[in-house]
Amino acid sequence: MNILDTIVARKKEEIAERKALRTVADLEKEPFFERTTLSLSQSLVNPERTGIIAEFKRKSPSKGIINGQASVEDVTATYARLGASGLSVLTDTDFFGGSNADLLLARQQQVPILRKDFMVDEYQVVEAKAIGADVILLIAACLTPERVQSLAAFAKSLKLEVLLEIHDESELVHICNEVDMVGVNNRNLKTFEVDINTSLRLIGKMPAHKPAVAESGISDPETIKTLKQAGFKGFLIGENFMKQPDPSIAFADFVKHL
Ligand SMILES: O=C(O)c1ccccc1NCC(=O)[C@H](O)[C@H](O)COP(=O)(O)O
Repeated sequence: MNILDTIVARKKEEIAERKALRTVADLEKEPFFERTTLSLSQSLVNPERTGIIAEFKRKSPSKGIINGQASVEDVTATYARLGASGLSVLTDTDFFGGSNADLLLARQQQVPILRKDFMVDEYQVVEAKAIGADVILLIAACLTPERVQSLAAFAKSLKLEVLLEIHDESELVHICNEVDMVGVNNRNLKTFEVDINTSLRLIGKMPAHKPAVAESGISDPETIKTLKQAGFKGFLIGENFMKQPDPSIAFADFVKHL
């Protein structure tokens, strides 16, 4: 089993546990469920923002513990104040050390928030809306093209945007009208190696009318310049900031060089 299969198998167990504790009707009564969502796809093309989707990530399967002590409230406040186009908050606990509580704390910021999790069930989409997310992630490697389309259509019915993540050419067939943005993950999930050339290789094969997002392994402002020239509008960055004792300082220093 590769890591994605392991994560998704655990995710399915977790969803069953959550459904038993809180029904969809319960989630629909949450105050944020009726909230008007913010658009990440628009924020990415706003020239006053950086294009960075800054991620709050405590640990990962590839790196183990990245930052065990950073405050989600403080770090996301700095990310938003210094020009992040969006925030990405890991809500998976077992593999990434995140939680729904983290996203609720980040929700104090008035920038679009991506619920970063492994979405395979409509229940998680309802939950994303209930905790204040604006965008969900759909990972092509975990879903058939038909499931991408149906989960994305369901998300749109709740006024959530959808970022579809692909890893290679074979996953281009997952792109459908219902997704708002297409991300290319530079991390090979079998070897965990990151290679920015994955983004540069795929951009020419992606639809020009959907903002393209380069994901993973970005650690140098020069790389953002290269990716922008190639056509990318969004840059999902986690570890580069989170591995520093104070991710806020790392973010502030990075954006000075853009
Ligand atoms: O980060 C991992 O180790 C990982 C392993 C298995 C599935 C997904 C994984 N990462 C999720 C992400 O997409 C990244 O958190 C995101 O793109 C930011 O990447 P980075 O800037 O390299 O932290």
